[in-house]
Amino acid sequence: MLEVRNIESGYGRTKVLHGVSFSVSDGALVAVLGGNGSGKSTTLKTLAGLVRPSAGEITLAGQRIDQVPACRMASSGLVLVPQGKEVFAAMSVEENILMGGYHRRREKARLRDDLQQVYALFPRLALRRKALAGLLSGGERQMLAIGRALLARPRMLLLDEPSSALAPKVVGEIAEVIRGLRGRGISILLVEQNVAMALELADELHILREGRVAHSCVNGPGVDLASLQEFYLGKGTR
Ligand SMILES: Nc1ncnc2c1ncn2[C@@H]1O[C@H](COP(=O)(O)OP(=O)(O)OP(=O)(O)O)[C@@H](O)[C@H]1O
Repeated sequence: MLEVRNIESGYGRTKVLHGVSFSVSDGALVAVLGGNGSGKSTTLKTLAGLVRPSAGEITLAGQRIDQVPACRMASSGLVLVPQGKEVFAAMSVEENILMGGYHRRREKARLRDDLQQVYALFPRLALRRKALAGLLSGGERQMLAIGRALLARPRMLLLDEPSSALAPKVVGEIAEVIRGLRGRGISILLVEQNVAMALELADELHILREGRVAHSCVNGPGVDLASLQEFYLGKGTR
C-alpha cells in the first residue's frame, strides 16, 4: 500500500531524514518508534505532503505521492491523524468531524452515513456532538481526531502518537479502536513513543534514530521492550 524509498527530508538547510525506507502492506499495521528528535514527526509530515522530500520516492497503491500537496492528500486516500490536541477548539464536535470530509462535501447522503458510523464507533462523541471541541478531555479529542480522519474514507491512516498524554485506561480504549480500524482493512502507520502500545498492535516495527532506520523487525515472539531498547539507545545496528 505505502512504499517509502530512501527519503531525505528536513527544514531549509537542516536535513533530518537521511534515506528512510520502509513499507506498509495492504491492511497491515506498521509502527515507527524512536526517541525525541529521531525524526518521527518529520517522517509523518513528509508522508502527508506538509514537508517536501529533497530525495527519494513515496508511493501509495503504486502511485507517486511525494509531489502531491498536503491539501490534496486526503483525496489520494492518505490521511494524517494529528495528536488529539490539534482539533479545532472553537468548533463543535460535529463540525470537526465533518471537516474531515470537506473534499467530499457534495456527497451529502454518504457523509451523513459516515458521520453516524463515527458516532457508532465513538458513542462519547455522539453524546457531545454539539459541545465545543476545546472542552473535550484528552481521550475524547484523540477520538475526535480519528473520527474526523475517517470522514475522508482513508485507505491509509498515519497516526501521530495517539497515546500521547493519555491515562493508561484511555490508551487501552484507543488501542482497541485502532485494532478495529485495522480489522476494517485500513492500512495504518502508527508513530509512537509508547513501545508497549506498538508491540501490542503492530505487525512490523521500525526504530528511527537520528533520521535513519536503526532497526526493523517483524513483531512476534522474542520481540519485546528489552530487545528494542538497545536500538533506541544507540548500541544496536540493523
Ligand atoms: N520546523 C522545524 N524546523 C527546523 N528543525 C526542525 C523543525 N521541526 C523539527 N526539527 C528538528 O528535526 C529533528 C527531528 O524532529 P522530529 O520532530 O521529526 O522528531 P520526533 O522524533 O518526532 O521527536 P518528538 O518525539 O520529540 O516529537 C529535531 O532535531 C528537531 O529539532
